Amino acid sequence: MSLRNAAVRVGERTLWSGVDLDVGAGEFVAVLGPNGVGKSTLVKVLLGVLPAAAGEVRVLGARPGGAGERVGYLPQRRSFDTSLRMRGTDIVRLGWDGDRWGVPLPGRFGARGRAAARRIAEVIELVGAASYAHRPIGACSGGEQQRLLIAQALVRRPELLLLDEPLDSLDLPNQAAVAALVGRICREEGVTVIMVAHDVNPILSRLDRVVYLAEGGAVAGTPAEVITSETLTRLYSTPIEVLRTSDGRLVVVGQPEAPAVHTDRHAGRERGGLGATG
Ligand SMILES: Nc1ncnc2c1ncn2[C@@H]1O[C@H](COP(=O)(O)OP(=O)(O)OP(=O)(O)O)[C@@H](O)[C@H]1O
Repeated sequence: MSLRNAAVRVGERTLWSGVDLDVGAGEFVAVLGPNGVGKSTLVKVLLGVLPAAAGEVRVLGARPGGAGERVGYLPQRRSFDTSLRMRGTDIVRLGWDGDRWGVPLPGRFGARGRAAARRIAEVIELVGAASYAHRPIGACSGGEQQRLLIAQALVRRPELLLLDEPLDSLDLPNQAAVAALVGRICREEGVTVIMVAHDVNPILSRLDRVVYLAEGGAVAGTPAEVITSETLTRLYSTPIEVLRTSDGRLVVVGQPEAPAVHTDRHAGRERGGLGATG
């Protein structure tokens, strides 16, 4: 995918502008930046849900939204009601034969139905969800639900996977497990991955590059190039310090929050100037 001098506007506000980015086939790229800076909005631009206010955007050689099922998408985390009667396999099937939010299309039987069943079983196996995919989705843990949703996004064999904060709300072991899964999908299945992340640390060792969005612009490069005191200080025009802990984790100190209205999703989530990247 590529952005050339791209800008995005929501309402009267320009979130970012003058952004040039390229992501090559098979890369694993994280999109980082403070809350409200426009990371999810970037994903919406790539999906073609929101038009860029300026510049040119290409996704898999097409205009945003033009590559159809070649793009898989995992939206920001949804919670499932414990009484929901859909099983994990039904959730995955919605990625194959239905609108994610709507009613499945006909075609469950015959050769087409068998091909669907084969692919659904295959992708459930791929994400390691076979032992619980038959359970009601509301009875699965957060990490299990997230694997099933990744399976849903993968079921049509996309070439590009857009993941919006897939590690959010997961405990540390599940963050590590889902990060490993996404890394494997990228390396072994050859799927290009663009992941919006609140914290880069769980995926740091697997990433090819990061894109750091800040008010007004973006910087892309390897994590070692981008997540440095010098680069972030320049990007934010305010002193930022990047510290590395003894186990290799990065901590960004002095990171400003974007002057943004935050969504309910972030109510109760720890925010502030200190913390891990993202
Ligand atoms: N449809 C909309 N109309 C008006 N404002 C919007 C709309 N969609 C998003 N915004 C605002 O645009 C800003 C960027 O939102 P976005 O969700 O892209 O941020 P983000 O970087 O993904 O943040 P977070 O890390 O909190 O998820 C926010 O201030 C949000 O409230």
